[in-house]
Amino acid sequence: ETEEEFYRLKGMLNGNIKILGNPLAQFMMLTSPKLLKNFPYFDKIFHAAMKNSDNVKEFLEHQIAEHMKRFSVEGEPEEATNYVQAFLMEMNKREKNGDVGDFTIEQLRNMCNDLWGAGQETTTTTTNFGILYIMTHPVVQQKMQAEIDRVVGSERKVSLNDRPNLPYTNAVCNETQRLCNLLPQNLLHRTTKDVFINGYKIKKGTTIVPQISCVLFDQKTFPNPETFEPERFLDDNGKLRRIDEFVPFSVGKRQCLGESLAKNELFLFLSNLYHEFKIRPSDPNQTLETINGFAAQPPPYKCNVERRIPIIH
Ligand code: HEM
Repeated sequence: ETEEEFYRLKGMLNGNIKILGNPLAQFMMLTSPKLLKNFPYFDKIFHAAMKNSDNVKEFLEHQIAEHMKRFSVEGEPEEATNYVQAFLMEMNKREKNGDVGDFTIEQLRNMCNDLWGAGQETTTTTTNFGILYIMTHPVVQQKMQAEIDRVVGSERKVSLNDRPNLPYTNAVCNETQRLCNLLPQNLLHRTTKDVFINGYKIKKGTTIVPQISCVLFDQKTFPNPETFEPERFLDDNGKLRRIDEFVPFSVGKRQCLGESLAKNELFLFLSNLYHEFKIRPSDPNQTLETINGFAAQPPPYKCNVERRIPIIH
């Protein structure tokens, strides 16, 4: 609702990302949180994570209650202008018909939690990495700007319709996602039956953590995996190359639900930002070293931003 509230929630989510990135927290999640929470040190991690989650829940419930209060004072708007309003309006409609179904406050709170935790935090952090990588690679920045200037010009913003015509810019977005390796450990999964892999038996009910990093940093598919090279996503004709091992959203039935939204956001934000501005790091020795956690974070950085085309309205 306000900038201050936005950063409060972001702080809470970041807190949990740090806690869950701790190897002991990972170990606890992989084995038995119920048992290990009774042991020294694990109990601290467990309670810190629970406290953070409770704070997030409380924050979201407060925001939802504020919306409901506004509804009761001002009445429902003719058309919803945000997700919470739309959900509450549907809930009220169903309530009048006697069956709310899944449209409950608890469901709304959990949806908001997912949209923030899985949706907002991931995309903004990846974008943040993108800004850093592009500004510290001036040749990439120039190539991307030249492509956008050629295809879009300087009198309008880049739109999603331009996406197929901007292969280099798409390659920059892909390489940003590959190198930042946002969710290095992926989410926990559990085998639903006995499985054999390379002669090893993994029993039914085993918790497993698919390692996205091993695939995104595989030398065979991505030579010099530690370097930022958007060209690896282009073929000899400069067209965008599909690489099956590019799996930042994981694979399978439970792969990320928000993939297309996230890719569109990343493309629109980075292309428009660098179309309008030339950005240089304030520190010529700016590090790219990632801060580890359940989700990776870019190192803090400062930059100089210079307008390169007139303001587009
Ligand atoms: C750069 C941005 C994003 C990345 C890198 C990312 C990555 C992932 C990954 C690796 C998973 C785990 C898949 C698995 O369990 O194997 C996941 C799950 C999920 N993501 Fe994303 N995600 C991003 C953005 C989003 C957005 C924008 C949304 C929604 C608006 C979203 C919603 C979800 C949901 C709901 C799941 C759980 C799916 C399920 O368990 O069935 N994500 N994401």
